[in-house]
Amino acid sequence: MSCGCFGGSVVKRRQSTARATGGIDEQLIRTVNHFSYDQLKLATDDFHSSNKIGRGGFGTVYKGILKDGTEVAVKTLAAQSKQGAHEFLTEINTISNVKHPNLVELIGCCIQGANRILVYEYVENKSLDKVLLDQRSTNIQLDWSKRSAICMGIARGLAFLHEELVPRIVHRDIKSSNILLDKDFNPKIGDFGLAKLFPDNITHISTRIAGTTGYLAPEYALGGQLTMKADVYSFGVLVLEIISGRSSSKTNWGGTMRLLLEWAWQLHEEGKLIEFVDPELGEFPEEEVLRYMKIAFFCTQAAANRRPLMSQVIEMLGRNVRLNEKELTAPGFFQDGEASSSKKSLESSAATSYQMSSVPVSITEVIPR
Ligand SMILES: Nc1ncnc2c1ncn2[C@@H]1O[C@H](COP(=O)(O)OP(=O)(O)OP(=O)(O)O)[C@@H](O)[C@H]1O
Repeated sequence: MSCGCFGGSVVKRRQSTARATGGIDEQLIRTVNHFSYDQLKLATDDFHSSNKIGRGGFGTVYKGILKDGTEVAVKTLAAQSKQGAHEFLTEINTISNVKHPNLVELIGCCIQGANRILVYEYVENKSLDKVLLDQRSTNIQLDWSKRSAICMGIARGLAFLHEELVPRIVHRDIKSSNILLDKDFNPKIGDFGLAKLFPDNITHISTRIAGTTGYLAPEYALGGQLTMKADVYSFGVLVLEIISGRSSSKTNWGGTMRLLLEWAWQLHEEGKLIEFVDPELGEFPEEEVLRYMKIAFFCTQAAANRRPLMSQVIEMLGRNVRLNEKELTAPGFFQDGEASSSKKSLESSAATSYQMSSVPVSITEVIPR
């Protein structure tokens, strides 16, 4: 049995013409590590319920131990799931043979009879939504140093997908339940079942809308215009969840029907942003936390071409920079089929072809130490 056997470092600037067409690459399937059903049956003790670690839209997930001692997560596709069958191939098509410390590694798959199973590296510390939104029952305290490192790790994973791979990958479903935390709370982006490949010369595509409300960029939710900036928007929402310890899937924040982002923006306009911070956070560096929130606002601006690239977000998070707030424009919201703010800029953003270079360069200025 081969496992974890790809070796080498991060795969960068990979080339594949078949991938570039967005089609499923038969040849690629052959290069993926294949497990037999019996190997996975053995690894999971016959898919024993005591090894069950979760259940998602795709099917049930089990913990398994391979013959060589490697711990794995074994994701079984529920029978009859057409959507799942598509996501199964999309996962293989997008992230097989791609390695990065902030991406959940796909170790291999099993295609045998009716069985469709994906095998991933096992990530110890549950998903971010569970740890963040249910800190008491998980007994895990996420202090600021962990939370800021989680933001940075996710940003690095996204920058890698958007800017270092060929073709580039837009994840399309960045949300806290798709971020897993390893034993050191290093975040790993998982669940590439909705991902789209972007060849170098393509800046946007029109596509069927998929993803999770609350995280959806308005130009994508309303017009199906997909660019990397849709992931940047979702990342901004995720940062707000990480800072506030509150879920973006609820819509009753601030004592009325309001999205998390809407509430955060309102507090910003009232100069009361500090009220947004998670009461469970403990001590925190106020200036830095507020800076992270403003970075989230830059990421969630209504006009997609005003949002930074993920590499710029990494700079903004990591360096002691003062954000040029004059460049900041209102966020775009999508709720129940309608954009609730900034309709004008939204319409113009949906009509724009986004270029990597069209991002304002003056978002930040370095503060001399
Ligand atoms: N590689 C992994 N290592 C450890 N646990 C995992 C791994 N992958 C998934 N899990 C666990 O299984 C659960 C279900 O994961 P899955 O990706 O199938 O669904 P989801 O992302 O929670 O939901 P949905 O499919 O609706 O987006 C996760 O919440 C997590 O607890």
